[in-house]
Amino acid sequence: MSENHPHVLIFPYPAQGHMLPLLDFTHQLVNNGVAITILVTPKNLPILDPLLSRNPSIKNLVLPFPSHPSIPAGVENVKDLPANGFRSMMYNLGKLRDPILEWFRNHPSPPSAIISDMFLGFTHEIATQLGIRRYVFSTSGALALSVVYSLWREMPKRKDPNDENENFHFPNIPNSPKFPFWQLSPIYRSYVEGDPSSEFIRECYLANIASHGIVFNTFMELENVYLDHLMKDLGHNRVWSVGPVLPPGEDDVSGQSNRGGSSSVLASEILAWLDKCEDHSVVYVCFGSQAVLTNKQMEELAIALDKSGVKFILSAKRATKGHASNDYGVIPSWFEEKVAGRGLIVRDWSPQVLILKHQAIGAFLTHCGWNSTLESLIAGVPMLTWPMGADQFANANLLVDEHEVAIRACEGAQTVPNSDELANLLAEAVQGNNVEERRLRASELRKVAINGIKEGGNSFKDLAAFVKKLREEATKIETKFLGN
Ligand SMILES: O=c1ccn([C@@H]2O[C@H](COP(=O)(O)OP(=O)(O)O[C@H]3O[C@H](CO)[C@@H](O)[C@H](O)[C@H]3O)[C@@H](O)[C@H]2O)c(=O)[nH]1
Repeated sequence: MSENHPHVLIFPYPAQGHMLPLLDFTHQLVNNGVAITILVTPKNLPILDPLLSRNPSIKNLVLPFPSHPSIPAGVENVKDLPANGFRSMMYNLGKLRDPILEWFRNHPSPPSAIISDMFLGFTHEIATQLGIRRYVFSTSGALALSVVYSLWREMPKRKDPNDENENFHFPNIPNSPKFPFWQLSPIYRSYVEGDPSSEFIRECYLANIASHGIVFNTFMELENVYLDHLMKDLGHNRVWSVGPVLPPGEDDVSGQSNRGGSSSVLASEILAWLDKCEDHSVVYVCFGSQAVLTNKQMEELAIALDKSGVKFILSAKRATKGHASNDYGVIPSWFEEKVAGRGLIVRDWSPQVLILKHQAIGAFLTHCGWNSTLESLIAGVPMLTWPMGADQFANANLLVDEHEVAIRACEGAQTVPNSDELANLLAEAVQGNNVEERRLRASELRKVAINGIKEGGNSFKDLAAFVKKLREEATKIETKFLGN
C-alpha cells in the first residue's frame, strides 16, 4: 500500500450481471493507479481471464466455495441456478467472513478499503472490524436501489397476505413510485421473519445503508433526482456515479466476442449478417444472463417474431441444471426454418455489446436488467420492455415514463404474451409512427452518456473523485499504522 497506489480488495458477486460491470470498473481503477486484489471462488476464476490478461498487476484471492444444501456441488455462479438462487448464494457467501478476516490479518500489506457488490453487505462488518472502509458497488440504478433501501428499512407488509396486487407506495422517493406487491424485489418478497437466511439478508441490506459510500454504474443525467434523493436519505454525499462502465477495448471484436460467455454463433458471423441488413431494421431480443423463458412464452415469442415480419436476432438461454422440469428454454422446432434469412438464433450467449452497437439494430426487446439498459442507451438503441423481476420494473418505468426511449411489451417472469399484440409492437418498434422520436431521444441520451465518461464529464469526474478518496483513506491508514 502507498499513497499513490492504494490497495483495494474487490469482491464481485458471482452472477454475470454483477461480475461484468464490477470487473469493468476494476479495470478503470487499475488505469487510475489503484492496486487491486480480487476475491473469487475457484470456479469463477476463468471469468477473470480477460481482466487479468489486460492487467497482470491484479492479484487474486481464491477462497474455497462453502457448501450449501440447495446449491448443487460444482455450482459457484448463479448463472447455473434458477432465479431464486440469488438468496442462497448471498447467504452462502457470508460464510467467507472468517477466511477473509484471516487473509487480511496475515497479509503483509493488506488493502485499505473493500469495494464489494451490493449483494455482499456482510463485508461492511469485516471492514469495520479491520478499521477500514467498505464501499458498495451498485449494479442497479439509483431509482431501483432507492426502492430496495426503503423496503429493507421500513419492512412494509401487505394488508392482505394473499393479495399479490396490493400497491406499495414510496412517497419519499422522487416521482412517488408505486408497484404492486408482485413487482417488488423477489428477495424482499421471500423474507420470512426469524428465518436465519432472511435475517442475514436483511442485515446485509442495512449494512449496505451503513457502509461508507456507494459507487453506481449509472450517470447523472439519467438518474439525477434519485442520486440526489439517496444523498439526502443517507445523510452524506459519498455517492459516486461512474457509469456507464464500458468493457475495455469495446470495439475489439475478438476481445468482446466472448465477454462473459461463449456464443453458439461466431461474433464475426453475427456481425457479417448484420452488415447485410438496413440501418435500424433489426430487433435484438435477449433477456440477460439469468432468465430462461418457459416453453409457452418461447412459443408465443416465436409466433410473434414470425408474424411481425421484422428482421431479428434472438438470443435464448437453455434451462440450467437448477431447473427441475423440461418446461423451459425450448425453441419450437418449426421456427428456425420458417424464419431463415430473416432471423438469427443464438443459443445460450450472444456478444451483446457488439450486437447493440451495430447500426442495423433498430430496437432491443429486453428484460431491462440494468446492464442491458445501459448497454442499449450507450448504443442509442430504443427498447421494448419486458421486465421479469429484481430491479427490472423500476428500470422499465424509468425508460418508458421518464425518458420515453422505450415502449412496454410485456410484464412478469411467468406472463405469456399475446403473440398478435407482441407482433404489432415488434413491428412498431422499427417501423412505427413514433419510432423517429424515440430514436432521437435515445441518441441524445447516448451523447450525454458518452460525454459523461469523457474527460471533464460527470462520470469521469466522479471516478477521479472516488480514486482521490481511496488515496486519502490509504494515507490515513498508513499514517495510523506508522504511528502505532
Ligand atoms: O447472451 C447474453 C446475455 C447477457 N449478456 C451480458 O450479460 C449482462 C446481463 O446483465 P443484465 O442485463 O443486467 O441482466 P441479468 O443478467 O439478468 O442481471 C441481473 O443483475 C442486474 C444487475 O444488478 C440486474 O439489473 C438484473 O435485474 C438482474 O437480473 C449484460 O452485460 C449483457 O451484455 C451477454 O453478453 N450475452
